Amino acid sequence: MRQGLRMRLDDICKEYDNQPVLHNIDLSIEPGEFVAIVGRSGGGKSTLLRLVSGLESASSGKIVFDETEHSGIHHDIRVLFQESRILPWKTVEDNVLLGMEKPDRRRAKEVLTQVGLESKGESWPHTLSGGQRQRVALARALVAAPKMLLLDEPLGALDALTKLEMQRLIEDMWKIHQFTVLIVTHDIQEAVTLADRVILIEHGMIAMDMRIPLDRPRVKDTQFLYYENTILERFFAPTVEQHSLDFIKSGTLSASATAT
Ligand SMILES: Nc1ncnc2c1ncn2[C@@H]1O[C@H](COP(=O)(O)OP(=O)(O)OP(=O)(O)O)[C@@H](O)[C@H]1O
Repeated sequence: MRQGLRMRLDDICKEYDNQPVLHNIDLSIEPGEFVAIVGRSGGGKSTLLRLVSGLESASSGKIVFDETEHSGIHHDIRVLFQESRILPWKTVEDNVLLGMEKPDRRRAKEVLTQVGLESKGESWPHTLSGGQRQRVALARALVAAPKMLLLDEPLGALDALTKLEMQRLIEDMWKIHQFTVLIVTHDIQEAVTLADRVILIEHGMIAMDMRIPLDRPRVKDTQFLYYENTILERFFAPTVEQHSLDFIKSGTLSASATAT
């Protein structure tokens, strides 16, 4: 059994056109840990994921995998995006084979079976549902036996039921393959359902790093709600402070504060 990748970010900064987007990020992730990144739109979540994936480079700081500093694409890391990015002119199985350095049809079939698409190998992508296309993308990522999986809002475009099925599948695959997972999601419930640890990114900084020590599979009991609410409270805290400041300054509540 391959072990997940250990990752450390040391003082990572990222700027676009001299505008800082990530500020001095320090983060350590253990092999096989399942970590969710949440936060407001524009906070820098996807940028962080792109830096870890090697698709972009940091302005300064170090990325270390298994004690070795690294830059660029890492061959043990695979990324899944919101859109499946599968090629419409290739069959499902041929799309999966794209994930391998040395094509191995037996292995592709094995992974398609794991994601519940054993009967779809010869199908064309346009005949699949959105959820099935994401399963193909997951199979293409898994076929290379990655040691780390990066997920950027992979379930954001799916309906509620398909989303639950995919969450379960991702959790099952993580249990079987034991890779490290970093998932960006807007959905706090999804983060608490899946992750060992939830990291909140606000204005390019880590505003919260919380462990979720709940048994799996997770059920929405009072403990679950406690973690979900704690994250939500922290999520909205800056807005509340801003409203208080507005109130102190003007003596009246702003329209946005009274609306919430
Ligand atoms: N290639 C780029 N060039 C210039 N600015 C960028 C680029 N990519 C991202 N940004 C800016 O960096 C900031 C963070 O973007 P990022 O996509 O990482 O945020 P996010 O938290 O993932 O947002 P969302 O939840 O909406 O996807 C934003 O202000 C965005 O406009």
